[in-house]
Amino acid sequence: MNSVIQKAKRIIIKVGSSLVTNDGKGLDAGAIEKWATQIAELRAMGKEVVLVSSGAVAEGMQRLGFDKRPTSIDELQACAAVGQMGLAQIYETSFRAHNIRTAQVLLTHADLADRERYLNARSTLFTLLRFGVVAIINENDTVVTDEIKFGDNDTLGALVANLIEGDALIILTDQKGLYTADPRKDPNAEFVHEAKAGDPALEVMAGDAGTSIGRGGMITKILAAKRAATSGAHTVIAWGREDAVLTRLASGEAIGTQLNAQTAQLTARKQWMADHLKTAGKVVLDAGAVQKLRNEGKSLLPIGVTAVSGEFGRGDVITCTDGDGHAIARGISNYTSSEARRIMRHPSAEIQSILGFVEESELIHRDNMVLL
Ligand SMILES: Nc1ncnc2c1ncn2[C@@H]1O[C@H](COP(=O)(O)OP(=O)(O)O)[C@@H](O)[C@H]1O
Ligand SMILES: N[C@@H](CCC(=O)OP(=O)(O)O)C(=O)O
Repeated sequence: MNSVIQKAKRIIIKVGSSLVTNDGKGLDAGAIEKWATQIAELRAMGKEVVLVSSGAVAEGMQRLGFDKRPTSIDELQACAAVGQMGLAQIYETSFRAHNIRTAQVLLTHADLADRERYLNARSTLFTLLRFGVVAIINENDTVVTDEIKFGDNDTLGALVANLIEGDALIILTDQKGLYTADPRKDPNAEFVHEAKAGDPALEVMAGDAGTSIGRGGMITKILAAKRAATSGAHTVIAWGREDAVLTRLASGEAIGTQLNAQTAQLTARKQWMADHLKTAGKVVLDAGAVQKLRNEGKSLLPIGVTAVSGEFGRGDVITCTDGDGHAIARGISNYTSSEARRIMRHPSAEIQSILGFVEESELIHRDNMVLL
């Protein structure tokens, strides 16, 4: 097997907290310099690179003298604010040695959920690539609360891969890749060299973070690969301290776990809808409507809706679930939540008499919907 990284032109590289901060002991300048040197080589090979780096909280904890992760949000946010300075500084210095400029890009979930801000982030990242700048991306931890967090940078890495149509996502971590069980807990765990991104069997193997430094663990990496695959990006999970890991991957050597994207690619607008981690509202569908959406390629009509929750406006992205609460689809609503509550369970021909006007006969048109 040749690594997919060999052919990939635009690559998103994600490095985890434990790697970046040497297991919480402080920024690992040596490791960061090595990645910067390798990224410079990748660029000389004609590849474009965007870096998603964790480590702000872990580094801030170190700088402020915390020996265990604070539990209060404001202290965590203060740590992130302090630590992010260290990250920006060390990447700037390490890349400058290779005559490469860096840019700090801090994103929140709200930035990517809003269509205009999403398109702004996208064009800024494209412009940075055009200028030959390596963007160093992290979540803007200082301003986000738990409810609106990406939560972990594996997810953020996948969303960035989708946002800028990356060919591959490389997740560097403290393990050689995915094992059939957490190798910290199960000595018999076997290494997985290659699999299909999105294969549900992988989710069973992957556990949470083995340390208190990392956030997501392996499960968020597996789900990130599934998410990145929707825009056609392949994922490689590899050990960040493996000698010349990035350049060897780029030369085609198979290192780590390769998760191949095989799902059909979504269009750009559908990609944006699919990448909403949270939505303002939700509608519950009856079995007939689930069937129409899933198997018949139909739009969602008000008659198939049995409940509406949350507050949303016309044009907002909402989630459609089945009666058991499983998400089926996401799409742009033609009606507000209060209008939807009034027209649900009714045939579209009655919308005029109920509301006094008709926007559309569908609650969500098929063209504005993505199945999950
Ligand atoms: N099936 C698995 N294979 C490999 N590692 C696993 C698995 N399940 C859980 N893990 C744990 O996930 C950890 C990596 O996740 P995390 O600590 O969040 O890293 P990072 O900071 O790089 O994001 C590993 O150290 C390991 O203990
Ligand atoms: N934005 C956080 C990232 C937290 C996170 O996802 O960590 P990790 O699981 O190590 O990638 C920080 O910089 O500390």
